[in-house]
Amino acid sequence: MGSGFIDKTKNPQVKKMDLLFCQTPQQKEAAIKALQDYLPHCRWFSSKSQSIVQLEFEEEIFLDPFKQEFSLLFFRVTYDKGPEAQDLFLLPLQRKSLPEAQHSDREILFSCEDLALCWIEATSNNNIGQLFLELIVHKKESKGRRGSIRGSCSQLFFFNEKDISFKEKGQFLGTEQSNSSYIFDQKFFFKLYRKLEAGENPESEILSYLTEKTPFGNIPSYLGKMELFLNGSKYVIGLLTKYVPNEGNGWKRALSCLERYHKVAQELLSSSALSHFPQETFHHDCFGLDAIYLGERTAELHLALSSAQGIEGFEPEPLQKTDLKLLFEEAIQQIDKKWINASANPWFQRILSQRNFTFQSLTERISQKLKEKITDLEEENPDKIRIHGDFHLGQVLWTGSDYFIIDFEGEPNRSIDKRRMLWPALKDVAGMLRSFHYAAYSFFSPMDDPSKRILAAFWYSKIVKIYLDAYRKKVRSAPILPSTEESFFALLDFFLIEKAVYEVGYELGSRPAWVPIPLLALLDLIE
Ligand SMILES: Nc1ncnc2c1ncn2[C@@H]1O[C@H](COP(=O)(O)OP(=O)(O)O)[C@@H](O)[C@H]1O
Ligand SMILES: O=P(O)(O)O[C@H]1O[C@H](CO)[C@@H](O[C@H]2O[C@H](CO)[C@@H](O)[C@H](O)[C@H]2O)[C@H](O)[C@H]1O
Repeated sequence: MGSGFIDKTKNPQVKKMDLLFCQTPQQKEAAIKALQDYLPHCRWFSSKSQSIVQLEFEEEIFLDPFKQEFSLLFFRVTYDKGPEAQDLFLLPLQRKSLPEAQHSDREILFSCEDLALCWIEATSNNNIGQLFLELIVHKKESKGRRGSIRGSCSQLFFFNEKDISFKEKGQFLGTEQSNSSYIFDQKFFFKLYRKLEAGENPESEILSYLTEKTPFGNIPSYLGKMELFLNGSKYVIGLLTKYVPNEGNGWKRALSCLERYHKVAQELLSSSALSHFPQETFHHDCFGLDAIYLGERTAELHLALSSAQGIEGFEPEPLQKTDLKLLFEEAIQQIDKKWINASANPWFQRILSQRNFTFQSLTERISQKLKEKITDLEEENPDKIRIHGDFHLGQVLWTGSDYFIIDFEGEPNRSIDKRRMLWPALKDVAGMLRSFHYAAYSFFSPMDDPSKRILAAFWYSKIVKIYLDAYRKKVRSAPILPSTEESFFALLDFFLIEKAVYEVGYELGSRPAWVPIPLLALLDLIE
């Protein structure tokens, strides 16, 4: 490979040895093909169901410009649904010498035999985490050929962490996530986003607002971010927060509580005494107390978000009927787009025929019910606010004595603009109620067993009541909730139906065997 591959003109001190520009057209084509074959095996590549028509390398930027071992590759994927259907992804790379890499167990993604170099995915390399941390804390910039990455850090970081040392490597958290995360010495948490969208990132925006402008403390405090500047657009590519020491998420805890509940409830059911379930046991062992904490934290989050006066994009506004109509239309579009493979799902078909529905009659009924709920809301205009947007038991961490709320990115399938919109707080509340239902119905799998259905329904209804009571007690008469019982439940039901429609689509695409859970709930909500 000749010297033409090394660009000495831009920065004479640094010879760029990056993947992107030290390639012949044939090598570049081979590298693109290798990446295209690699993507379907990656959890973070969320577009597996779409056909790729083009993959282009956009930019590669070193995290360590002098050593040039670690870089971030930005590549654009175009799908067969037209030129608009594109996504920008980020892939962290480590450059190695070929002989060294051939003796390791890591998959070689690209190689350049002339230079005896190769590139592997660097996500799980613990050293890369340290480079992310340094970039943010020292507010460093690193330039590529077209774009640059830049770190920025909040005042809070310098105030609280004056004696930070960079001895700690970032410990990679595992691959089964939408993004890639690193923990530093149980102190800091860094998330590297893999699918990038231009503009403000809802997560960094909400966490910095809550940390810097409100007293709400049950979130990971915002410490800093890493941004990409490319082709005139800005992308948040990484977020640094405080680490929240925890014993696992709410989902894990709900399932272990359900196990304890099952033992007691089973016996009571056989003696027809389920309604006499001991209050204390339910409270302490069966998630009752957790539901109180969760209701209170949700309310505090919403009150903090609703206190944003004069902050662009956060200031509460009265809900308009047109907002709900937009969501109604989106739900119907979800059915058109995301339920397309429903006829191939055996559970979907079976449940529909058991309940005397066809695809057509089900869609009509959903549409009719959603419209009814909008009408039932009458002239109520509770305030809409910024919300969590994808609120469920997997998004709350149990610290041993309380819950912290994490992952403010919003629903992964929605565009950033939609995720940054204002919505009624009850949209989050409905998300959490759906999650309680998921926990109960996935624990009992009650499809063909009426007694399991009774056990699941009893736990769910009790938890819902406890959660809602705790939530409403904290929110009191704040304008984020409708003022009458009828309109409160009309709006809540609207969001429960809308969420269940989303979930059926999500499960059809991601976990086909889970389809019965949201589908059964949806049928109960509309019948
Ligand atoms: N600040 C934090 N402190 C400790 N652990 C965290 C923190 N944020 C997230 N986690 C852990 O990392 C996991 C993934 O985080 P999440 O924000 O859900 O990432 P993703 O966007 O990849 O879904 C969570 O389930 C939780 O276990
Ligand atoms: O956590 P993500 O942001 O990736 O959210 C997506 O995946 C969730 C599943 O991991 C999915 O949540 C659904 O399943 C949960 C149980 O696994 C349940 O608690 C949620 O209530 C239910 O919606 C979420 O919908 C999806 O956006």
